[in-house]
Amino acid sequence: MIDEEISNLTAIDTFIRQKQPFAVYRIPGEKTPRLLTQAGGTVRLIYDLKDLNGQRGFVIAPFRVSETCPIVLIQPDQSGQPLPMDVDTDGEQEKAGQTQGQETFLNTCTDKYAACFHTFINALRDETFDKLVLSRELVIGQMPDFSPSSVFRAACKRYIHSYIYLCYTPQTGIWLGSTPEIILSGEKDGWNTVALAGTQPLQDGKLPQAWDEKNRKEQDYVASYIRRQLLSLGIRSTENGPYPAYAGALSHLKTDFHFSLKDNKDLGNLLKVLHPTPAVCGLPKEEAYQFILENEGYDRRYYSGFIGWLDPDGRTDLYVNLRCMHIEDEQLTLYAGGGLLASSELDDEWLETEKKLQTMKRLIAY
Ligand SMILES: C=C(O[C@H]1C=CC=C(C(=O)O)[C@@H]1O)C(=O)O
Repeated sequence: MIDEEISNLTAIDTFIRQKQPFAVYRIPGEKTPRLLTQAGGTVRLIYDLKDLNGQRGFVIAPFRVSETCPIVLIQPDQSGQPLPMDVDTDGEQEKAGQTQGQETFLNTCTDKYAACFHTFINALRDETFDKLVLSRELVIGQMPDFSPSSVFRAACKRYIHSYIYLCYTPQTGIWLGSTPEIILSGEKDGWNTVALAGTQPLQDGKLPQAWDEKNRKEQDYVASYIRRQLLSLGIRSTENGPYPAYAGALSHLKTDFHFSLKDNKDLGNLLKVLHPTPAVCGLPKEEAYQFILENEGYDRRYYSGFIGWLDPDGRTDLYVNLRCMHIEDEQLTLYAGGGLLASSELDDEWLETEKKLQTMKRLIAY
């Protein structure tokens, strides 16, 4: 590491120690991360997604907005400034391929997960729901030499196709993640969202081409939902997909949606219609959302919400907050979930969450 890099990494750890709101993020396809900080004033707290209309800043939105989990907007003095860091990589395929087969997973699920799975699967098999996403948290002790900025750098190097971020505000605490899923990106008259669902490990580091019925159906529910929600706002989109896409050592099926907007000041309304998509919630949407809140057995907080830079007059890059962790003094809380259909099997779904958790776990030295 060159001196400049070390001082950039140290700067990030200093913001955390001094409890200064900041976000550092790396957009897929870009080499250099960007850093933004808010030195003066307090971050803005928002309690309804539509109040993001016309706002500019780094957004950290929860799965469910509450008094203790508001939407937080970091309003920096300047938009994200390049933060030189050696995050060069030999390619995600190669790295992911190297780790495959060497990592071990907990093959037996916890009693708590099994109990939730049965509650969820019964509601799918009696056709109350078409799809439900069941997630869980994993708490691990923090090593004394744990450095959030070093993990951020390692994630940038390893996961070139994902959005990597590390952020802190007094209201959210410290979060770090590597997510493959755009909720809304674009600028001027060119906007994008994606339907991302269905999971398989990479095969010898390459994208799997064969996808079974369950995975295709799971993703198709998300694509149909997005199409419907966009149309409900009079937005006509063009589509590309579904096709297999990279996400660390995993692959998901993805459909891209491209569209233009009449008024970029109403991005909050659009986000309110999209979030939470059936990639993290379920169908029918409102009922599935309530069911998850009542039956999942823990609070997702900012996991499966969304994060990123919002700017109606410039560029916006917002991502669903997946493959992430909440960093506290003594512990790290990792999150992962998976889409269940009536045909889902307990052991397969558990293993899928184990593999998703590995996205963060493999970055942390034990
Ligand atoms: C809910 C998560 O992933 C979503 C995104 C892609 C594939 C998914 C799946 O196959 O279940 C999930 O819908 C997660 O990573 O916690």
